[in-house]
Order: sequence, then C-alpha cells, then structure tokens
Amino acid sequence: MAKRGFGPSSAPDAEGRKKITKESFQRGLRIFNYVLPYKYKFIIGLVFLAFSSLTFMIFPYLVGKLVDSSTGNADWFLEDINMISLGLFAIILLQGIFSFFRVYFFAQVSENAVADIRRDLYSKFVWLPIPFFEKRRVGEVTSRITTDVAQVQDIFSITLAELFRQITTFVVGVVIIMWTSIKLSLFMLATFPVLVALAMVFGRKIRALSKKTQDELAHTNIIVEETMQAINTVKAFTNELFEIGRYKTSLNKAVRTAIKGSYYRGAFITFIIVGLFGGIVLVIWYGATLVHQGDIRIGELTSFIIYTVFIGASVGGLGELYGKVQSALGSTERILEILEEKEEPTDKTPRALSELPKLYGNITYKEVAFSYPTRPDVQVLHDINLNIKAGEKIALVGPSGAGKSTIIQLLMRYYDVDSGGITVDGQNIKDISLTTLRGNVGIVPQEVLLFGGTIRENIAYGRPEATEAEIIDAATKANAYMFIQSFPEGLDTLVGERGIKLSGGQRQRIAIARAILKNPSILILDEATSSLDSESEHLIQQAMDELMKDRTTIIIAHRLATIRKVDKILVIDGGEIVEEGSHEVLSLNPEGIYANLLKLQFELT
Ligand SMILES: Nc1ncnc2c1ncn2[C@@H]1O[C@H](COP(=O)(O)OP(=O)(O)OP(=O)(O)O)[C@@H](O)[C@H]1O
Repeated sequence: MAKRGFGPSSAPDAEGRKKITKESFQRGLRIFNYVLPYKYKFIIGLVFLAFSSLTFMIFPYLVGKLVDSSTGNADWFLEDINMISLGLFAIILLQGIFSFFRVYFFAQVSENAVADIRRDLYSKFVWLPIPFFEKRRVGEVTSRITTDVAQVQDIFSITLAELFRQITTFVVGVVIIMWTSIKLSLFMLATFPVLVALAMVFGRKIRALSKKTQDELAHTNIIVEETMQAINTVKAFTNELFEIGRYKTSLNKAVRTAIKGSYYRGAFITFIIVGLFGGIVLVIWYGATLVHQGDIRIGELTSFIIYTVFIGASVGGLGELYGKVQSALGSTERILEILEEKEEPTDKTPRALSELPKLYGNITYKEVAFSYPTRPDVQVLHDINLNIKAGEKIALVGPSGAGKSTIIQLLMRYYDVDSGGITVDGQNIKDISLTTLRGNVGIVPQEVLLFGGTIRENIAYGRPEATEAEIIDAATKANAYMFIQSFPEGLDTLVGERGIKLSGGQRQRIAIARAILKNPSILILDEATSSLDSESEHLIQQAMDELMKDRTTIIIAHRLATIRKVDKILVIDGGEIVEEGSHEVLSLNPEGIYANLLKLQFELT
C-alpha cells in the first residue's frame, strides 16, 4: 500500500527513498514554493550560512600560522603568537554569531513553511472524497502529515545548510591544500577520500541492519499495544501466559538481530580506527617527509592535516546527506501527490446552515447500480428503483451485507452511482451542490462517535451557529437534557478520551439532538444493532419520533418492532429490492423474507 502511486520514473526503496534523477529533483524543487513567501529570510539565512562556512575554513590556516610562528618560521603579516591566537578567537566568535543568525533565520523559514504544508495537507484531507481514504490505511494518511513533513522540514532547516557547508568545505579545502602543496594534496586525495567512501558503504550496511532491529522492536511494540487494548479479552480467556510467550519470542528475535548488528558495528569501529586514522598517519608520514626535505613548513603541514580531516568529514557528510535528500525527495513526492488529488466539489465559502437552499425531500432512485471503487468487480447494488415522497417514512430491512447502508451512502454522494440516477426534488443529485445536499440531510448513525470536547460542542456540531437556547431545546427534545443536567458541569461536561464516557444510549440521544438542531428535510436513522435496556430504548424511540416529524425519513432497521408504523418497508437482499409494502401487507406473505425475519425475531425475543 505504501508504494501506491509513485511516479514511474524511479521506484522508491523500502524506506521510501527515491533515486535522485533530474526529473525527481525538479519535481522535488516544487516544494520550495512553500519557501517563497519567506524568501528574504531564507536569503539572509543563506548569507549567514556562507559567512559561517567560510570563517570556519580560515581556522586551520590560522592554526598553521600559529605553529609556524611558534617555531620561528613566521612569514605572515601577523607574526605574534598572541595576535594570531586572538585572531583565532575572533574567528570562533564570528562563527558562533553567524551560526546563531543562520539557525534563527532558517528556523523562521522552515517552521512557517512547514506549518503551511501541514495546513494545506490537512485541508486537503478534509476536502477529499471518501474513496481516497478507503484506498489507504489511516496510518499511511497520518504519516504524510507527520513523518513526511518532518523529512521536508529537515531539508529546509538542516540538510540544505549542511549540504552547502560540506560542499564549501570540500571545494575551499581542496583549493587551499593544493595551494599549500600539490604533491601532498595529490597523495592525500588518492588515499583518504577512498577510505572515507569505503567507510560510507560500510556505514550504509550497518544502517540497514539497525533498521531491521528497529522493525523487529516495533513488532514487539505492536504486541504490547494489541494486548493492552484487548486486555479484557486476554484476561477473559486467561491467556496471560500465551501473550507473555508471544512477546518473549518476538523480543528474542529482536535481540538476536541486534547482537548480529553489533558484530558489524564493532568491525566498523575497527575499520574507522585502523583505516581512517591509518590514512591520516599515511598523510602525516608523507607530510613529515616533505617537511624534512624542506618542501613545506611544519605550520603548513599542521593546517594541511586539519584541512584533510575537514575534507574527509565533508565527504562522509555528503554521503549521508545524499541519503537524506533521497528520503526527502520521496516524502516531497508523496506530499505533492496528495496536494494534487481531486477534492470533492463542496462549497468552500463559510456559510451558516440556515442560508443553504432548503430541499423538500422527494427522493427517487432510478435503475441505480453500484460497485465500490475498491472492489469494482463486485456489484453491490443492481437496479434499485424507489420513490419516497417528501415527509414519507420508509424502512430498509434485510440481511447483513444486503446493501442497505450503500443505498444511503449514495444519497449522501459519498460515492457516485455507476449507472442510473438519484434525484432529490426532481433534480439529479449530481447537479445539486454537495453542500446543499448534505446540509439538508441529517444522520443518526449506528455507532455514534463523539469528538473530544464538551457536550455543548458535540450537539452544536449539527449547526455551529446555534444559540444556547436552541441547543437546550434540541437536547430536551432528544430526551438528553435530563442526563446532561445530572452531570455537575452540565453542557460543559467533557466527553471523549479526556472526559467522561457516555453510554451507547446517551451517545445516541446526543446524536439525535445534533440532528434536531440541524433541522434537515431528509433524515437517516441507522438503528443501533446492539440492544439497549428498555428504559433507554423507550427514551430513544420517543426522541426519534420527535425527530422524524415532518421529515422524509429513511430508517435502516435491525429490530423490526420499531418500524411497524412506517409508510413503506423495503426488503433488500443481495443488492436488490425484493419486497416492498407496509408492515401489514408484507407480514401476511408467509413465503416472504420480511415475514420470515419477523418470525425469527419474534422467536428470539
Ligand atoms: N466501503 C466499502 N468498500 C467495499 N465494499 C463495501 C464497502 N462497504 C460495504 N461494502 C460491501 O458492500 C456490501 C453491502 O454492504 P452494506 O454495508 O451496504 O450492507 P448492509 O445491508 O448495510 O449491512 P449491515 O446490515 O450489516 O450494516 C457488502 O458485501 C459489503 O461487504
């Protein structure tokens, strides 16, 4: 799933990296559009970066002069040891000051630009149609806005600066050492960078191994999470020992991989010590020979060696940065891909619900056929024809998976029909603004999810501009105000993760209050499958009756006892309407599905 939708030019690897090609690079550069509003700060940051990188490069030169001075070989305008040391100190101070401003300006740019990307991504997510989310896992969607954006932030704040610094160090360093001694430079360049490059290859292998260890540790964490989430089930089945065993096996595997990785890490450290430091010793040896022969001075050798270390570090650093740029390009690509997704054609101007055109609620389905975009080969609805007059109440019944919810989802235009058409008040819903359509439909879902916040906010979700009096009125009509008042904080009681936990019946009544407040012409009631106690059931039924008054209502019914009074019952089976009529008519057909379902439920109760 994570690999879905990448450009054809270069496939990413398992870590979501992308090969750097001209094309991917050019595409990636488009993320810099987010830096444009802050370009002056960015340029000032770059200037400070250039200053700090260049002052840094003077440091080894001055150290060399200092050594020459101390050995009586001074040939520079500053001959005094104290003066050169002061110069060194001044360089360090300058570098410190430049670095402060570099970090300050880059942080201003990166924090703002990244917040802009996050805001755009979030808005995009909210405006995207339902099928987008069905094709992806939640974790995948959230990682766009967290991990991928963090990668891009790294580029804006650190990687770019580092890249610039390493390249400057390398180029300026090589020029200076060449100027000092061509012979020694050629000797150094033929040995040292090769060793650094080898170390990089080795380092990459180790990273791959440590990634494996991390993955295995992540797997052990999944077990912890799963067990904690389902701790009641674990205890109910007295499966504590089984879970401990599962965790232990997974943990042992992670430990084995980690230990295997440590061999390589040990070997790597040995290589660094022997190889890289050996390389430096080689350079020192050759340099010392040149000093002995009088080709260069001891101070020049000193600064040469420091430059060599800088150049080596920059070569190593560039390798690492290459990997980072690759990952960031992958992230950029994924972010841009989402930003380019087509949004639902909803009206984006903030408007009060009451300002939307009011629909009457005459609904027709004509020869509607539909398959879900994720399963195009399975036709879920075939040839659905139905007619609901404004104010009529109908119920959809039928076995699980028959297609009842799908019929409703199509009315809400979460998906578009494959063939046929749905009209509201004679107008095809494709021609009605999505905002108007959804603004005129109220839903009381099967499983009510409340947002973390107060009860007031949760009820007002139905119509954010509602007044306090309207909220109380809606809560009262929904038979919810009684229990709300019984909480010390009343409407201000927090619900959700940090607040109190409401019972299923209470949540349903909040959802009814929401719908009452929204005052829609079309109402959809998705009956809860879990049964409530009779007191709660009675209160909910009363609230539902109040809510249904004067509205076109479609009930997805699971308990047939609640729908006897509706105008029409539609029995859905296998994506088709197989029976249609009032309770009286349908219950008299002994061969019919409805009569059989009725009998079954009667026997069960
Ligand atoms: N988002 C989806 N993507 C793919 N297939 C789906 C999706 N939602 C439902 N289906 C499939 O469509 C068919 C009809 O499902 P639907 O939810 O409409 O049935 P239902 O009659 O409402 O069932 P229930 O009473 O259990 O809620 C089922 O086979 C189901 O697996």
